[in-house]
Amino acid sequence: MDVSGAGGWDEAPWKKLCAEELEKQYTPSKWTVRLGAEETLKTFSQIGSQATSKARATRRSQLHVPYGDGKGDKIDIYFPDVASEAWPFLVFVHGGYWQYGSKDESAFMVNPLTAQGVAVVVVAYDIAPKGTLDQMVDQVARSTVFVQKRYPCNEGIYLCGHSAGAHLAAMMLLTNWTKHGVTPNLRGFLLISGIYDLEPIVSTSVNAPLHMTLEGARRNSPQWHLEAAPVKPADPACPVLVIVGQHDSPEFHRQSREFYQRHASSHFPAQTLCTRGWKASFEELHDVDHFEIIWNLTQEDDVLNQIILKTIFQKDPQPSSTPESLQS
Ligand SMILES: N[C@@H](CC(=O)c1ccccc1NC=O)C(=O)O
Repeated sequence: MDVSGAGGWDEAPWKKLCAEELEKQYTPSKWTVRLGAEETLKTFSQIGSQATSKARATRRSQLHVPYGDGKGDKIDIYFPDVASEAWPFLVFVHGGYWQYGSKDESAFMVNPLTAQGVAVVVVAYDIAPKGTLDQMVDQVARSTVFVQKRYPCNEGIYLCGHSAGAHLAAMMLLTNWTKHGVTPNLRGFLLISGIYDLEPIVSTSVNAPLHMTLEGARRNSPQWHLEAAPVKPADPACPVLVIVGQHDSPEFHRQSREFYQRHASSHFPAQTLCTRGWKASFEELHDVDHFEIIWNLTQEDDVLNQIILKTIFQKDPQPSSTPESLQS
């Protein structure tokens, strides 16, 4: 019985899909409109590698900086030209269904953002089969804490993740920072084409190297644990932007919309990010698929770059006469 009236567990729409359709819904490359699936995946990895080579060749950086004792506990840090440590930091968590991708091909946004005075951190974590979901969540928390401790004068840490990386970033909404000894100065979340309820994933081929149980999937589903998020975030103005591409699959759209809208549960009163005091917003980006939404970040004039810069620099809305342009 669905007592929440908000579409509870028994009503989960993905449960009505046959195995083949569920697999398709959770295969982003099957929904691209410009290039074929294989070519899209190849292009994604090529653009990511090129952007990373360019960032490493042209920006001041510190690469493979350890944030912990584990071999995979590494971040790359890319700096703006301004000689200061009081930068805002964008911490990027790459996607790849928790089983592929790396920081070494994920510096998409580094050149456009460092040019505007934002330090960019690209996080490595132990993908499956080496790492488990629980370990990856802990690694992202530790990397964020590391940035806070190394740059205590930061002008805010903005957590940005793509796809599986958006899931890992969203888990930081639920993190109890007390055991880490410091609460990061989180000023924004940018969750791009993410997955927030992992239960449907358990029934797809994505789970083969992950070995998630239903219990593990629920434990790591931010959609199911919004009641654990602080009622008031440390910074009440901390925005949570839930963003999805127009050509993401219907299931990816549903995941983003429902994460933004509500905590669908028959056991708890509906909890939304907004009712818990977070400044959440939802945006569908026009005419981009699951991969273009990220590879377009290599372009300075990309709409998502403008959204990111606006989130970082225009906290307080200016009078309406202020020009839209971010250049001052
Ligand atoms: N095997 C998937 C690839 C995929 O999902 C993916 C690839 C690169 C970056 C993010 C991805 N998705 C989620 O993390 C596909 O064919 O769409």
